[in-house]
Amino acid sequence: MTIDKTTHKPQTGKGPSLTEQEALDFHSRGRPGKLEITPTKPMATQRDLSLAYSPGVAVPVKAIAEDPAKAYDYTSKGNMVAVITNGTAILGLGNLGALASKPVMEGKSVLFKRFADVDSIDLEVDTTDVEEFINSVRYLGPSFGGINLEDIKAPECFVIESRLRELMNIPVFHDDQHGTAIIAAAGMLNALHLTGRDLKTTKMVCNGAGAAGIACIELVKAMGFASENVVLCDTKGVVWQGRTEGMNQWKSAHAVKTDKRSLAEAMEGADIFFGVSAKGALTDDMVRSMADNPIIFAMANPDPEITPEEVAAIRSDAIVATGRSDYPNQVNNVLGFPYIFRGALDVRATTINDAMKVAAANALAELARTDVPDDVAAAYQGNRPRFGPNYIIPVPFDPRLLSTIPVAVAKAAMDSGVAGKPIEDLEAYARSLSARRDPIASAMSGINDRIRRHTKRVLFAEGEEPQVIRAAVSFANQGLGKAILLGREDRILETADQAGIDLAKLGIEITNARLSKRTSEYADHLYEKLQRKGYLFRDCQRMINNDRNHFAACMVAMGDADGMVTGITRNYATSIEDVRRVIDVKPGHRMIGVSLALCRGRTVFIADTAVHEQPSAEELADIAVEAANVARRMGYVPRVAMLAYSTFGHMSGARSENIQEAVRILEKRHVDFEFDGEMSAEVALNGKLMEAYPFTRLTGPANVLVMPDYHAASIAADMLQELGGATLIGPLLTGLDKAVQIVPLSAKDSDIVNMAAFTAYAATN
Ligand SMILES: NC(=O)C1=CN([C@@H]2O[C@H](COP(=O)(O)OP(=O)(O)OC[C@H]3O[C@@H](n4cnc5c(N)ncnc54)[C@H](OP(=O)(O)O)[C@@H]3O)[C@@H](O)[C@H]2O)C=CC1
Ligand SMILES: CC(=O)C(=O)O
Ligand SMILES: [Mg+2]
Repeated sequence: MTIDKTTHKPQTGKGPSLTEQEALDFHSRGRPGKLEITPTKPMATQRDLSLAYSPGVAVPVKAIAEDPAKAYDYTSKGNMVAVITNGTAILGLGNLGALASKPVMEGKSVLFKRFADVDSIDLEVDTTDVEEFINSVRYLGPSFGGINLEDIKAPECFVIESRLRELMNIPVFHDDQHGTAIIAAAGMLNALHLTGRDLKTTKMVCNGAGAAGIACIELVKAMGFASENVVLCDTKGVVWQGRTEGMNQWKSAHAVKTDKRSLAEAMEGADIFFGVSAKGALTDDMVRSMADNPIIFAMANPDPEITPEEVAAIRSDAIVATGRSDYPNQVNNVLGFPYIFRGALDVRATTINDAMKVAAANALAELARTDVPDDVAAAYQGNRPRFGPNYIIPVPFDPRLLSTIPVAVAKAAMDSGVAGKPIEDLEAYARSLSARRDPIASAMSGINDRIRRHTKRVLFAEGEEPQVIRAAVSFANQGLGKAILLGREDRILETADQAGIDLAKLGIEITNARLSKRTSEYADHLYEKLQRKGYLFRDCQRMINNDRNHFAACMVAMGDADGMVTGITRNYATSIEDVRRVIDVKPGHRMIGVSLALCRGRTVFIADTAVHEQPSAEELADIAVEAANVARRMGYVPRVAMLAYSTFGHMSGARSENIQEAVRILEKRHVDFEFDGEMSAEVALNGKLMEAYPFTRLTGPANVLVMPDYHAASIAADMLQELGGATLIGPLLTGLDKAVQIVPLSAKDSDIVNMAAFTAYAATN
């Protein structure tokens, strides 16, 4: 974003605008800067102190002295990367010194954490002397799992990186060189694909012969570009064979035999422009002189060599990328370094070699060619990108980056023999990566593991809806079970086709209710259930023929599917009514809704968030039993709190008595889980406050919260999500005789996949 000092309005760009003051406020607000360090172990008691510090700490010290590899077990080393600079090439702003570079370096550290859960600290080294810099870094090896060098100018960066790589036994990676080259190469592969070019005959001009420029052309040549087709330029123009001014050995290695001397001359007929130089370096005339369908990557930061608007004003056949997030096609090393280090750290790679870089570039390129899930579409304000000239590279907020790029890097490290601790099961590794960033993925991992082993057929009742089709594809792709889409075949295939999805290849079945041979049996089944409830046979036939929920529920009831998911085209209450006409409550059970709230490492189950508006004492007791069952099925030992505004009779009111009665009912039933109440939420959740009630049956903070009514349950869940930052799953419907889940109208494809997984899971029990 260009910031105009006078008007405080952005001059160019299509994304959110920002002013200088906003940027300063962002950095100064609250605790200054963007980083803080938080402990991972409790430090509340004398005992904690004795363990964490003297005398306890001496034990891991001795263990590491005996076996250095133990540092990965007892310290943060294995997940810690230092971002180190001397501030000599801060973005495209030049040499503004070590201190001024700190906001960028803090930013890189934050991105490491945000995108790949790599812990990172920035170190600004105040010297431009190469030897001094090397000596400052070389002895830091024991502290870190890797070193990310950043914004160090060429040619010094080449010497610094190669010397440190020799001196240190952990990965040393100059992000501006290799990170940039990897991302640019990935975008370029896709742009070549779209324009039907062969890299062996494609002509490229790279403007900027510094850290980024040299690395970019080295990588594209390693990928197959002919040396004579790659012209390098710098502030003095073309780097030609025989030139002496402003040269160094790294530029010389790429000097070409040519009569061309200026960038303008080099650009005539060029297929690709890579800009890693400075703002405005590419002119309109140069763009005009390029070949048809030119590929223009103007990557200088914060302002590119030319803006996409400027290119669009000259010609319409260009594919344009920049380093910025406010234009399509952001070619920026943020897509690389977090994930490359994640993969390297996880296999304890001793280095990041070419095989790992090429693997990362290919994985990135491939990711952009696959269908985009709702989570990514959300990053585009709902405009779902499709592989094409305006979407050649994934966006930084694409959650799939974390589960794909590190896997490719780790595999390449293992295959090329630099992995100190190889990973045996890469699929399990990919799943664990998803869980790192996504608390839902973590909560789902046990469930998903089970349903992968016991294949169930899950029917997606609203099979013509695009997000349902994507969910079914993701469900099948992840091996979570067999997906069946209910709907008209031509509609479903057309929608799938538009998204580039081949349903047949994934074994996804389509059931068209209108053509089904089972409709009369389903109508009979429904009539049997409804004949004494005022329905004629004709009504039942109509429901089966015209209503997907009734048809789907009959399929499940009659064993043609193991479970169903519905809800995005009809409100929750209507969907429940539809399903309930066909499927009964399981004998001895009660149908309720349970929501899971995942908040700061804690999981609580909240009930009833779907069915009983004002439950009686008996119903509250049933809700407690059903919710405890859900918690137990998900691997938790239930501790149920019957919540109220009062605690054990203090501040008691009419509703509190209802809850006290529910507790007495649970006592009489001799249920096999811990429960107590009535109690306030703060007593239920806070072990210290609970100590004031030594008679309570709960042995620790509650993890199942039974709310006095639907209003309280729904409000509490929503507030946890909006104010507490909790991730919510559900409500999960439980207590029915068959596996059915209903998603909210606003459900994304990933929500539907999770509900489908719960459906399959319930069907395995
Ligand atoms: N999008 C991304 O992910 C990334 C973008 N970049 C951007 O690339 C640019 C260069 O960074 P980096 O390689 O680290 O810096 P360096 O200082 O190492 O190199 C800069 C190079 O650019 C050349 N240059 C500067 N101005 C011009 C100009 N007007 N015309 C032609 N060449 C010019 C310099 O020429 P000379 O050798 O003659 O001095 C030098 O070769 C920056 O704008 C940076 O923000 C960098 C890394 C990642
Ligand atoms: C993105 C980056 O690292 C740079 O512009 O220097
Ligand atoms: Mg940089």
